[in-house]
Amino acid sequence: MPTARFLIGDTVMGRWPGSNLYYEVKVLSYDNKARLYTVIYKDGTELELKESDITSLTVFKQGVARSRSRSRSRSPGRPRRSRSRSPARTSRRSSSRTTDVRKEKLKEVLEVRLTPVLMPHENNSNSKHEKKEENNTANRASTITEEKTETESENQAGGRYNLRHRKDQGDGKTVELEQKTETGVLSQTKPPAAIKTTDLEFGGRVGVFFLMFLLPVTVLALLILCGQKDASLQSFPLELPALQSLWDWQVFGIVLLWLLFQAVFSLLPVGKLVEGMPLKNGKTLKYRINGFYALLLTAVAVGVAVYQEVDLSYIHAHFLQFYTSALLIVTVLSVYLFVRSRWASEDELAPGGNSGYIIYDFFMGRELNPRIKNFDIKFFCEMRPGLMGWVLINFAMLQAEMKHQNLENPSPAMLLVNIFQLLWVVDGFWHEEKLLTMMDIVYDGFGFMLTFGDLAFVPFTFTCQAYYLVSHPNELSLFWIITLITMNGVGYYIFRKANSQKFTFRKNPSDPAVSHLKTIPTATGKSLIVSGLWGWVRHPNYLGDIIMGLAWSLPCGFNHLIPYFYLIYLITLLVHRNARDERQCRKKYGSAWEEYCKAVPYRIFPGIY
Ligand SMILES: NC(=O)C1=CN([C@@H]2O[C@H](COP(=O)(O)OP(=O)(O)OC[C@H]3O[C@@H](n4cnc5c(N)ncnc54)[C@H](OP(=O)(O)O)[C@@H]3O)[C@@H](O)[C@H]2O)C=CC1
Ligand SMILES: CC(C)=CCC[C@@H](C)[C@H]1CC=C2C3=C(CC[C@@]21C)[C@@]1(C)CC[C@H](O)C(C)(C)[C@@H]1CC3
Repeated sequence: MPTARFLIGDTVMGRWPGSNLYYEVKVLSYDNKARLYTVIYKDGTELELKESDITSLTVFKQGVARSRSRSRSRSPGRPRRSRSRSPARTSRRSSSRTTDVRKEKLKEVLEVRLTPVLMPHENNSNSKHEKKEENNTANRASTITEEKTETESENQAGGRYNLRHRKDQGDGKTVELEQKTETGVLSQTKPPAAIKTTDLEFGGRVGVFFLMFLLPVTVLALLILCGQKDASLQSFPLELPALQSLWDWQVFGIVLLWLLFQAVFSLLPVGKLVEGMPLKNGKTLKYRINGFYALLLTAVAVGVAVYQEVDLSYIHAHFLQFYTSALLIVTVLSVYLFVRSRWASEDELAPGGNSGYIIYDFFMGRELNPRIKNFDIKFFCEMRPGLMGWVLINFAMLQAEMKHQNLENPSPAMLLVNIFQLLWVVDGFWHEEKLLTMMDIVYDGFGFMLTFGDLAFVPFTFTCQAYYLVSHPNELSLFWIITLITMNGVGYYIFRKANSQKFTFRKNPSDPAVSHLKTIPTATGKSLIVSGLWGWVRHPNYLGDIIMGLAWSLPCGFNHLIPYFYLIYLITLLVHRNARDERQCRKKYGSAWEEYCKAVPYRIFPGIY
């Protein structure tokens, strides 16, 4: 059994990842299994370090003194040129185009935050490490060739530094580390720290209990209203459907078949195999990225069906029954996920879904990456059946519109909604790999909330504009058509450019596509983009998404609020997501984040703080 050399609360010297610089740090905890110390730097940055990267203050001082006297006797009067790289210097290099004033200001900030000491006996040039330091997010979802279920990540025992933040598991929620002993001495025999969710979201147990009923009922109400002649909110409920009309076994069978086909497509050995982000236990999972091929296959299958005169407007006619079928599958799947999570090990649990309260954990999701052999249930549900279903349903609504309104061609409004949303979905599949670095995959558990979101909310509410247009035609003038196309184009440009810029920058800050951007260095070694779109507002990608959301709703006109449901949902979700992300970044980057907020005061909308 390994023994911890340092105690909780000890002040020691910790090496800064990727360099030979040592800083005074305090030991917060020790993970006996991974053999990693969680330490806190003076600026509040928490990192996990291996024992070999920590040294006691006394030993360190002796080492520095010895080395100084050696170097003095070796080359009297000729000071050795230090090639050291402090985190500030590392970042300064990547931010070479930051204005001088900013550089000086930041230098001051960083020098106050951390005072590095160079460990004298080692070689300083390690540009490989320097790069990894900056790339600790995006590049971990890397392409691989070998086919195994899991791999030991190189940073497990012997190799790399771990820049994960233990307390802030990345989602802004506080998790309790249950490893403290009464004396403060690190336990040598205890199992690795178990995490427990203490900061409950969505109003805690009571809140999620109500949400669990409110969400499905709201979607049902939306669908009923959307299908009604008078879709105004005041007229609800005009035509409440009979209970037995909400269920149809044939529809249920079609939904099951749809899921089965998509699951088979996702398992086809085409497309690259990539590694996800490192898990808590240091391992990584592999994912097959073949969503784009699956979309093409689905399009071919739908094309053949239409050619065979399959009437897709059946989906419109049975829309409520499709929804209730999806709801049943969501419920069964969530129960299955919750039950199977009982057998998941501690390090397979999501930091946000492990409160110990059944209802809460059922809603948030206990297990992070539930898998049946190579089949990753969360990754599959996040994109495949829902997003593809959305496109299929939109197309079915287009056919239903022509049928119901006796049109030879679909209306311009219906065409715009179909094309705009198809573009977004195609874009999503084209960049499927990037999903692996998003918080939904990396931090959130897979429970009722995401299952419902992916399998019911996405396909049945994101389609509400097309569903609405079937029975609420809206004429569009040429001016409006051009305006809407421009609006969607601008939104898409901002959304795509901002997301790609950030992804490329995280992968390789010196990539020519992003190397011209001004940046703010942070104490973690990563930098924050502070010019271009990311210098305009702090979440330009959200802004682009919202502009697109508006362009998707406006084709439905101004008669009712219902087609604006997606826009309202999106703004609510992104404002909440923004608050969550900012909390997380503030913890992660400390004063550098404050600096960024000062430089870029607007969150999502220019002019709105
Ligand atoms: N339509 C829908 O239903 C939804 C759509 N979306 C879309 O998905 C996309 C991704 O969104 P989401 O996953 O929430 O988060 P983001 O892609 O916005 O990522 C936020 C992270 O980016 C990094 N970051 C923040 N500011 C900077 C900066 N200035 N420079 C460099 N890095 C920075 C930080 O992580 P770090 O520093 O650790 O890299 C931060 O945690 C968005 O376009 C959003 O609109 C999202 C949710 C729902
Ligand atoms: C009300 C409720 C239960 C909401 C759940 C929200 C989820 C449906 C969405 C949260 C974030 C999402 C994202 C996508 C789909 C919807 C959910 C899961 C996404 C994968 C779609 C494809 C995009 O290109 C995307 C990768 C940007 C996007 C990421 C977020």
